[in-house]
Amino acid sequence: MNEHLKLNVALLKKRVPNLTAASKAVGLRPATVSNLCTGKIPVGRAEVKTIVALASLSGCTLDELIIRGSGMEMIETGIKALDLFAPLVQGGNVGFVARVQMGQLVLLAELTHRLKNQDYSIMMLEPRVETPDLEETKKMSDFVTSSIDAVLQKIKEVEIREKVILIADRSTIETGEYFTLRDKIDNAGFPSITTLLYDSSGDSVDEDNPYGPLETLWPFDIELSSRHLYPAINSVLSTSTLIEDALLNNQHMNVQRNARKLLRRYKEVRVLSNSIGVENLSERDLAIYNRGIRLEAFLTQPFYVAESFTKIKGEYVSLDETIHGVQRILDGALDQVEPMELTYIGKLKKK
Ligand SMILES: Nc1ncnc2c1ncn2[C@@H]1O[C@H](COP(=O)(O)OP(=O)(O)OP(=O)(O)O)[C@@H](O)[C@H]1O
Repeated sequence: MNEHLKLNVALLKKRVPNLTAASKAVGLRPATVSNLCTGKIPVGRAEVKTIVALASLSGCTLDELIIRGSGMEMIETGIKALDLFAPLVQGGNVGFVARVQMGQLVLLAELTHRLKNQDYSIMMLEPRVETPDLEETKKMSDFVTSSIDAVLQKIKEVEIREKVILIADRSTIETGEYFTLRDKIDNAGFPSITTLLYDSSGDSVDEDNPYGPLETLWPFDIELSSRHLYPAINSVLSTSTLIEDALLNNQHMNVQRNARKLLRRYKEVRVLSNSIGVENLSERDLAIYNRGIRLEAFLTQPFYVAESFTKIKGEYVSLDETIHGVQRILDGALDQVEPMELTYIGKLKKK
């Protein structure tokens, strides 16, 4: 596991309540201190004298001021495909890349529901364009506004800032409103707010870099949505810095890697089977096809917010249960189970 150095911001803020003024008074640039706190400037790149001055201001040792850790933690959603392939990063930005009708707004509503159950405060920066499918998410949100300053004010009122989720449409990136807000949030010293960026226009699919740097990217898969396999998250293309930087535990890393590899090959074999027929696949390809179709089925999931139209009860699957289930499928333990029996279930039944 990679280890990063970070400032113990909680300690610093506790010991030095008015950090900006105190920094200035000892000759430090407040912007530098703020960027160190938010992680914009990595601790490793700070000047030693800056770190020493901060330690002396807060009356602590360097060992107390600088802490080790990945600096990034995952927010477990209980949604198998997301937690396995592209976890949500606490304090990070996640971008949805989808055309309309692929279920991204259903996923957004589902996440809102799940995160609310984990005591997150949900704030929505409302887009100027009207989005009828956003209604459900809006209703569940704790605060909805189109004013940047109103969001900022509301965030200031929340006791635990780590527990804030901000939802914004990609159009607010294009108008620049989102960046203005993010800058204000960072300058106010709240780096730990997690943002969900969806794209109601569906244009992000055609852009190379639709959101700029993100911690997590969730491209949707038209093949899955057209076959009604939801959430239609592209398991091969979705990414998270937690995965890229190998910041998760070994078992999670191995299982996601092997699952991704199987699904990548399965997608190719599936295309082949569409043209030559499953019965004409080589033995090797058939084995990939059979296991891939089971894994794909297991990664569908009943959503709480979709209960009224699917008539299936929503399911929360813990990360451990997801990893365990996927591992069993990869091991071939479910080769004899019909894919239908694995579709829209929660965790695997114990056997
Ligand atoms: N998790 C899910 N479970 C079951 N059905 C789903 C799920 N997600 C989406 N659907 C189905 O997919 C259809 C498409 O969803 P919808 O039209 O809301 O797409 P969207 O991308 O969420 O929103 P929009 O099209 O406004 O961008 C819905 O009518 C719904 O039937």
